[in-house]
Amino acid sequence: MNSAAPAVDIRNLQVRRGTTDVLHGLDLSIARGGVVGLLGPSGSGKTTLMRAIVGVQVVASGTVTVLGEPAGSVPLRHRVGYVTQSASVYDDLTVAQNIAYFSSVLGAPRSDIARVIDETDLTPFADRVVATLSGGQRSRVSLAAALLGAPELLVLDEPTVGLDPVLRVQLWELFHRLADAGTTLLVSSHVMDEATRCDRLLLMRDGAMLADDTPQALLGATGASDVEGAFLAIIASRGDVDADAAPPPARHGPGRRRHRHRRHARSVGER
Ligand SMILES: Nc1ncnc2c1ncn2[C@@H]1O[C@H](COP(=O)(O)OP(=O)(O)OP(=O)(O)O)[C@@H](O)[C@H]1O
Repeated sequence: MNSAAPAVDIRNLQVRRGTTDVLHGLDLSIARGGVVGLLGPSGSGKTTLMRAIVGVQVVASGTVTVLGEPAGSVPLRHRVGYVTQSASVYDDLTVAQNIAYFSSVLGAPRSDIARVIDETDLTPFADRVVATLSGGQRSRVSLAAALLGAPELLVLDEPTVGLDPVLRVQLWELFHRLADAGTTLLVSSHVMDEATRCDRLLLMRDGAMLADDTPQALLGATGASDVEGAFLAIIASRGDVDADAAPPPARHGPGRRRHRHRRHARSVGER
């Protein structure tokens, strides 16, 4: 294990999905520890980048090194946790049965089962069949599964979608507790007001990294009063002709399209 290596080191990453060139020569380095927010409009490539980091994305060229190892390699199996946007927990099992199942697959200590259920505030629902849970509760079952084995890097694709404000705050508190204990979290979101909860922000657009800085530095550099304004100011400063028309990262609202369930998938997924 190379504990001095960055959490993520990406060089010249190019990814094509279907007929779309999604990432075109992306470079990125993420130091260990802290909560890193990955923000950008729908379709900007956030999920594709996360898939490359966890090693489930076929890449055209470039290198993706995670915790000092090639992304997706066997030594990373227990060191990286991933929560996707689609369902993976078993509807016909209880919360505890789901977590016990994933625990045995991963070879995580039995004591982890109660720990991760508690950390995700699911103890009152431990014996409930997952099919009877709300969307937010189900998504926390996926998150609980990803916490098994205390991975050093957690990659969370929109973990707060569908959660009420109280749960979102609790989840962000959990992220920071994990980061304080040394975990690196990469968290994607459409919700710009969540950006200020991050230690560092990656702003993505059209498969490229527009900015990589602390929220405070981004606001200071652009003079914007919020991260959404900073995002638009950066687009405008780059002289994009469609800057005024550029859709800002969407905010959640009653009409927000997705209540997609997340999937705990340490090493599986579409290639
Ligand atoms: N399986 C696929 N086949 C072909 N193209 C795909 C596939 N998945 C995604 N894409 C395309 O890749 C681009 C990036 O998609 P990606 O899901 O990475 O974006 P995103 O920023 O995560 O979006 P969102 O916030 O809506 O989840 C989009 O143009 C999308 O249409």
